Amino acid sequence: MPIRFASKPGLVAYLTAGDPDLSTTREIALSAIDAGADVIELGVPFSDPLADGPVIQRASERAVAGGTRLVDVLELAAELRVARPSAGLVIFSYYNPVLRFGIEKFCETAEKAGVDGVLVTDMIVEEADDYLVHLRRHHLAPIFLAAPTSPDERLKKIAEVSEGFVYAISRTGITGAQKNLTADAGQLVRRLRSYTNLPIAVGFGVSTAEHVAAVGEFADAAVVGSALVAIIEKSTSEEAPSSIARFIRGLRESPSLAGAAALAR
Ligand SMILES: O=P(O)(O)OC[C@@H](O)[C@@H](O)c1c[nH]c2ccccc12
Repeated sequence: MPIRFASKPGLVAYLTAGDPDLSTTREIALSAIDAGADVIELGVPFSDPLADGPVIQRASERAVAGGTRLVDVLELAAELRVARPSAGLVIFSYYNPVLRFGIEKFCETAEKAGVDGVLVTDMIVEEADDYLVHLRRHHLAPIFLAAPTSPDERLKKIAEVSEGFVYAISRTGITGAQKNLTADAGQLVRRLRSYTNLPIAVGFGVSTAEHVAAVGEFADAAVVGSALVAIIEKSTSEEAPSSIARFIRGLRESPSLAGAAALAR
């Protein structure tokens, strides 16, 4: 099913699957969808998350320690698909767990689960030919990361092979909420627009209603990860789903209201 961003801008919620445990991730994902997340990025925990900042690294450690494996994440995706037929579901992984599982078996299982797309963070488009054959065979949207430092020919290649949406990272470096989004994101999206009509999602550092509104000025969706994972880290399993839902609804408030609400608190 094509990934749709019903809201403007759309919202992509990244969660590390299995943090703190798989059943809590399920409840959090359902709450996030019901609170307005158009797409859930289910992160496959990995022992060496080199592109992640400290918040998501800790989440990966907890999930790996809890025994979460790629097969469990795929089963969780299948459960979410049954529970929310129209939600966007993306498996987000480093290549190593996918390679160990077997790319063909991974794609077959993901398709059966009802996954819409796959984003392998360390899969570079110049080396993706074989990977793309498997994804296409199983109708999985290949999603790639574009960075402000990506040269034009790489943006062009990413645009040619991508489906679903293109993920524009707002800055180079690792994931993690930050105070203000850099102007690089706007410039990168403008460059990408000359190569693709796909929706473009912007991530890295998005953590407030102001950020989401700012991203909405030039991109089609905002990706929020660390800010959500930090809430999960601080919450009990019981309170996490409602805390995440409240935070996501807050991201949708118009910044002036959000500002006023923040002042009123
Ligand atoms: O955490 P942030 O700053 O909100 O950025 C989203 C990011 O976490 C998520 O999309 C992601 C998780 N792991 C990644 C690795 C590379 C790029 C992106 C990611």
